[in-house]
Amino acid sequence: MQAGSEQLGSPCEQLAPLLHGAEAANRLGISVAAVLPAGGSGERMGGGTPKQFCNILERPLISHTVQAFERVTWIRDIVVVVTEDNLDLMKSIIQQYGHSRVTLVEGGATRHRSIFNGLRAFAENKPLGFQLSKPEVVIIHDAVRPFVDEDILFKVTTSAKECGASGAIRPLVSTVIASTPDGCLDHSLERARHRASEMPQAFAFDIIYQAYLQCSDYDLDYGTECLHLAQKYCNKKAKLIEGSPDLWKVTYKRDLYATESIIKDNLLQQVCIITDMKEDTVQVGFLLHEILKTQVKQVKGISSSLCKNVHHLQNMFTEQCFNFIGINDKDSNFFGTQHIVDVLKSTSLAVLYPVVLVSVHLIVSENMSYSSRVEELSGIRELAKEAKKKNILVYGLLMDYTKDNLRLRETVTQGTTVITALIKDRSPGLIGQMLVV
Ligand SMILES: Nc1ccn([C@@H]2O[C@H](COP(=O)(O)OP(=O)(O)OP(=O)(O)O)[C@@H](O)[C@H]2O)c(=O)n1
Ligand SMILES: O=P(O)(O)OC[C@@H](O)[C@@H](O)[C@@H](O)CO
Repeated sequence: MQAGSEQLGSPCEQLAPLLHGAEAANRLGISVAAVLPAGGSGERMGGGTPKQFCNILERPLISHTVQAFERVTWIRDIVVVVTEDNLDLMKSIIQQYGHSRVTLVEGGATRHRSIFNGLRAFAENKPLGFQLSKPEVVIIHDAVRPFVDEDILFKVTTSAKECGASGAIRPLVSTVIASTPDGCLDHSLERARHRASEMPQAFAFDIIYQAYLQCSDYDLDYGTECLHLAQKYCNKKAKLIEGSPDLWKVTYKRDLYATESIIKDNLLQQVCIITDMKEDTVQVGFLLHEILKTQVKQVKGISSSLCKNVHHLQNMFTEQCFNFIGINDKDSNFFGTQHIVDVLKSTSLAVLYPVVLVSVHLIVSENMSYSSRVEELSGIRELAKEAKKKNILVYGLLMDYTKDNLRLRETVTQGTTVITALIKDRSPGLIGQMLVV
């Protein structure tokens, strides 16, 4: 069933060096599609919501996985397999987060049956009433494995093109043992000789589709390994490719917390400092840049006069930046911060991840009390409340400015600690607060 009116949105060791986008597509020279089984109920996770629809940074887990596949331009179609009662939910997720190249298919009672339904979307006899054009290679990837990059997708795809089947593996952490019917140790497997089978996996489409067509009901209902089906029914021994530690599957509640923590760490990697050209703000900006660089991979600075649109901001980064620090002088009000928020609102930047803006305001505490300056800047609460509606998190930070370089460095160091914590945590609970260092 295709939801909605149209289709929403070698020897493998000598693999080609990592290629991206169009270059990879040309190098591959084949059509590639993906099937993401997402029709499970997440019993081991517990709770009422199936884990693929649990939020990570206020966005469903499945949207993070779909996004990972959308970044890969040479994957033409993404078939997402969900239960009938989650079709509307999935359509709304696709709509809200602007996912493209996605076709929805109804799931089955087991993972294998869901994957089989996903593959049927490409079958020439149109068993689902419609047909996407058949790919030469199809990638199968659990929708609850959000950390999948182009490198591993390219490797399993090129291997499947050459060998017919391929899958990601990881070293075992625990030793595998077999038990006797009365619950005692029967034997253990030599851990060094065994691996954990992960995802993504990739197959020549005709091989895996034929395997599913021949599959016994027992295998469809109790099997857990697509590579096994290719071997058992099509005599294809899959090529195994060591993947990164991030290929794990979200299964238990703890996995959701780990996923959110990893994504927050990844978002921390780029920060943009925006200052006007006044002496005090430029001085604080340089100090902040110097100190922040010890904790963040990429720190760039831009003059607020150049901050006419986010393209000026984003042009400095190879990837998108989701963290901004506006430095405002000792006489500032909120116009500068409001302007940055307006620029950020004018883009789709905050659709996928919360964007953080720390609004730093200088104070000369010899001349003015903190309480008066906080009172002066009380407008941050309303500004932050409005910005939150667009997934922009605005925090205030009052920083004591002094001509004494040593004292100023100490203050900016403390301020950097607060700013890093705010960016890393992205807590909606602190928006609109004026913190003080
Ligand atoms: N009938 C099913 C069962 C599972 N899956 C999908 O297969 C992937 C891996 O399965 P698993 O981690 O076992 O998910 P659940 O079956 O939901 O988890 P549980 O076994 O804890 O219920 C998940 O993306 C899940 O949604 C599916 O598409 N159809
Ligand atoms: O059994 P589950 O549905 O939890 O996991 C399904 C697959 O992810 C799992 O079997 C991997 O080892 C890859 O085949």
